Amino acid sequence: MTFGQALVHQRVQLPAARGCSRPMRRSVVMRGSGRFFIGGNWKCNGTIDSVTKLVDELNAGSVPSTVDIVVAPTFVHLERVQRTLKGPFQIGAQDCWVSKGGAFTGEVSAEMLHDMGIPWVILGHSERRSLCREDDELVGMKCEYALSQGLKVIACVGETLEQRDSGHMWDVLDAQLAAIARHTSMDHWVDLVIAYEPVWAIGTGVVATPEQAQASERLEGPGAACEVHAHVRKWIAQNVGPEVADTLRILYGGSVNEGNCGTLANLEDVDGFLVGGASLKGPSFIDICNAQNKHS
Ligand SMILES: O=C(CO)COP(=O)(O)O
Repeated sequence: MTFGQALVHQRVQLPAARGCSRPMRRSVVMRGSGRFFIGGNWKCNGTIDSVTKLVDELNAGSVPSTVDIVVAPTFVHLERVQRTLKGPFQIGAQDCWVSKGGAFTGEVSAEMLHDMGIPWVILGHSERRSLCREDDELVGMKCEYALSQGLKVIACVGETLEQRDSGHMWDVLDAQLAAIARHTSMDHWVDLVIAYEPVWAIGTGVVATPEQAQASERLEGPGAACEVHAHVRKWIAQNVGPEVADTLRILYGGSVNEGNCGTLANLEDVDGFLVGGASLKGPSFIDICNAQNKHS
């Protein structure tokens, strides 16, 4: 039994998959979400000193007003960052519980984040999928519950190298997307972005140039991003709807840095990044926020 099935089995109170009874934040799919999006996932990093320094560096940086920028500190640093980080930076959490809070030791609920004024949450990161055994179904349920509580969601998908090399990549990605689509109410798609993060590119420095990608049998880095991002958009168009696919922002994550972000930002269907390691260095992250102005 998967974790998601186990929850259902235990009758954990979950929202209706579609047509959730809670009030929707917005009911119209806006086509205005064409703004580039940069997420900084700080993962399990930071001390009071390092977070203070990072926030100071971000506050001192110059970023375009045309880009949505969200940084996701740990839960314990959320309040401090919220208090000290200035606009246009927005804040996100790195996870939240799948249903209403209660007797779930160690968890943080979507209601709590919303109550605190935290607008975004990252869900389904590959590290949570692999290390915390979060399966597709659970991630899909988490997405809809968080959306139903007024949060905006960065939903992560991505294949491992083994899945890619064994020819299962498309099945894996489609199953991850299908679980998100199965649970997400039509009206909630406007508040969801998808982050494609190939597991083999996370923290590895493996980001090939498009030329390398072309020369390589296995598409890597930007080549993979182009190919997969186009696939994700097509899948969403066919299985959710063309309007949603048109406006959906698809981010690339995996070893994005100040050296490769210009090239990546120019790729078709890449609407932004989810950055790990480089988001912990203020000047690097500021540079990445300006990726669209770089000439590759
Ligand atoms: O996992 C990531 C962002 O969520 C990517 O991490 P890196 O940028 O360190 O490869």
